[in-house]
Amino acid sequence: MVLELKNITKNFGGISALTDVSFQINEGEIFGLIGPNGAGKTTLFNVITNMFPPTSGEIKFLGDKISGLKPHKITDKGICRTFQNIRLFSQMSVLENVLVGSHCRSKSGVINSVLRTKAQRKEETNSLEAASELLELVGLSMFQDTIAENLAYGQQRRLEIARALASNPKLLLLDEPAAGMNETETESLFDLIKKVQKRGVTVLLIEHDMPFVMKLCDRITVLNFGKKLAEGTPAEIQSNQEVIEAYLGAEEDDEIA
Ligand SMILES: Nc1ncnc2c1ncn2[C@@H]1O[C@H](COP(=O)(O)OP(=O)(O)OP(=O)(O)O)[C@@H](O)[C@H]1O
Repeated sequence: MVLELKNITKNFGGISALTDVSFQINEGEIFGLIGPNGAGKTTLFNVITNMFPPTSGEIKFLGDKISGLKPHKITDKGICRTFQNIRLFSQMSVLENVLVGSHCRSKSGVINSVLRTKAQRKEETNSLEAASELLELVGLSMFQDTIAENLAYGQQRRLEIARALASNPKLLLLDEPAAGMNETETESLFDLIKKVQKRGVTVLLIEHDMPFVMKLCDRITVLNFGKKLAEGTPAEIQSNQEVIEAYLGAEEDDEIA
């Protein structure tokens, strides 16, 4: 098991954003987190990465308790995320953006960097090779010297995934990766996430594009008003009466079937 959430509750003052949420994600799964607006999905990502701590409950990653660790320690352990709104270094090149992502794996310290020791140069070469390989994976090799903000929207989203993968995560959290994408971009994102899974990376994603989620995910958890409403395979979720009812009052985008 890669990730285990036990009875996670998160309150913001009087607002209960998450109440007693538990689920487990197995190695190699693509796991979907869905639910109407305000259901607590992004809060759950923030709690997993400890942007803020849960009010109560426990999170285990690869068997070790991670709740309470600093966010960068959680990245070091092998969890990396993307955000709902694109957060690239817009004035840096595509390649540089990916290299920044690999920085947390860098072992040579300041002294090595200043003296440009052999170990440091070797590490630089390795990072460059890994970054080139990731740009190939996300289909952006030909844009490696392009300034990030000049990429098309769908390409920027793929670059974010490459940057997240540069930290060599075992678990990748994607917050609405298909948001704002056209049909072609969404198809290419689908293929990319499948390729990420084939590399052995477990994926947890929040997404409102229901056909996309249903086709892509192995299992899904549904949140509603901060509580877990259902969990199962896409087919089980689509035929779950409570889930259908929760979505009846939701926006068109969110329709389940
Ligand atoms: N930092 C915060 N301070 C106070 N309340 C917050 C904070 N973050 C989230 N909330 C509240 O927690 C609840 C859950 O919000 P959250 O953003 O996690 O939902 P969501 O399922 O990701 O929604 P969406 O699909 O619209 O992104 C909402 O009522 C929200 O207003």
